[in-house]
Amino acid sequence: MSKTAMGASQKDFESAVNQMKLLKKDPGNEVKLKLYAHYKQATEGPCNTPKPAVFDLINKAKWDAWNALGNLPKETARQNYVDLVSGLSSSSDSSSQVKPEADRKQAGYETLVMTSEDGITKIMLNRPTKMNALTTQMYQEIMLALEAASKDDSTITVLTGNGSYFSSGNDLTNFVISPDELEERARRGAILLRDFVGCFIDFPKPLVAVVNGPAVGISVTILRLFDLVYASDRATFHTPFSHLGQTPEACSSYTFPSLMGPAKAAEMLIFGKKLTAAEACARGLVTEVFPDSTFQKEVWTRLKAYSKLPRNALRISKQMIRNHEKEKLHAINAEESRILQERWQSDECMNAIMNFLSRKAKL
Ligand SMILES: CCCCCC/C=C/C(=O)SCCNC(=O)CCNC(=O)[C@H](O)C(C)(C)COP(=O)(O)OP(=O)(O)OC[C@H]1O[C@@H](n2cnc3c(N)ncnc32)[C@H](O)[C@@H]1OP(=O)(O)O
Repeated sequence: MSKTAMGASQKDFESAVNQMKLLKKDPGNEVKLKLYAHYKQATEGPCNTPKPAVFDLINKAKWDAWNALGNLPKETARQNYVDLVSGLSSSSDSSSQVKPEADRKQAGYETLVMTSEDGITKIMLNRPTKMNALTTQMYQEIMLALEAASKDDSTITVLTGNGSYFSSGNDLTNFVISPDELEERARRGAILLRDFVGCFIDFPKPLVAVVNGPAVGISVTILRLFDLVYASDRATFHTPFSHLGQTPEACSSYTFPSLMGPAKAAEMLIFGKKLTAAEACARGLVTEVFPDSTFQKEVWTRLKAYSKLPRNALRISKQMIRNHEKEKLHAINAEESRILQERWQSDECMNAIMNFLSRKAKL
């Protein structure tokens, strides 16, 4: 249906709303937000509800999309909605039975590639030229992707990295800010960190890390919140928190000592000892190590077999294992985030970031 001088009628609009309910293919978050915003604008006019809290991510994204339409007339919003649905229906009509890779990819993420196939939802960190360092946008997109994966019909959710690294941890340029912004940014950073880690603590389905290469910082500490951790023998595990004037996060101040004993945990978390994959496996952080040459093949064969197991049994067993310490983990997460909020404002931390940046400047 194309735009006409008269715009779409109420009947066209209602029929588009019904068509949306029948759509088989998920159009992705970006399109869903546009549809939501235009639907609200067409039926209620300009955004008239209070802005949701900053950590209420999904409702805030919806509110932002609706609010961004400003005073767009109801008729135009109705027409835009009809056009959007018409575009979606024709692309899904023309889709073939066997969907190409590009079709299985879910739209709406800029820093991740999210795909769902064979009962497995894969979330791939996608900043290979920056060693998958985690920007603020990336933390937010990972939370949205986990939220979507928790509700989709897949059995297993996988996190992995594109390129040679799993992830080099927090993007240190997240800290490049003027001194007058520091306090507020540290406050917001602590909320983001707490919410990010909280999503992993609460994730309801089996969660698997496919550690394709070296992992640094938070991409190591978060691993203890996964149910399986498969690593290439090229992967290393490094938490240089003290070198950065920082302290452990992702509940590792509790999970690492309980996993490997306080002496081994101290070696990693206080003194920044880098472990090989075999060492990480011996300490219980990694489930199994594979030769890099056969890593992808072996891991995905294994995961495809696991994804055929009864979905609800897997989910319930995971929850039985994890529920014992959930409340404790949330409390530890909140405390670690509070301590980091202070650390980020310290001279030790600022100097360490400057050292990293000046090392770059010399390259
Ligand atoms: C909401 C906030 C939550 C915060 C939670 C707290 C989290 C804490 C942590 O995660 S601490 C760990 C932080 N990470 C690091 O300290 C790693 C820093 N990076 C490095 O040491 C190295 O880049 C390397 C060892 C990962 C890789 O070295 P090398 O192989 O020599 O490659 P390059 O250094 O040339 O890297 C290529 C390119 O990527 C950029 N980059 C890599 N990692 C990061 C990073 N963590 N932050 C920012 N940028 C990073 C690097 O600068 C290069 O960029 P360029 O090509 O120069 O533009």
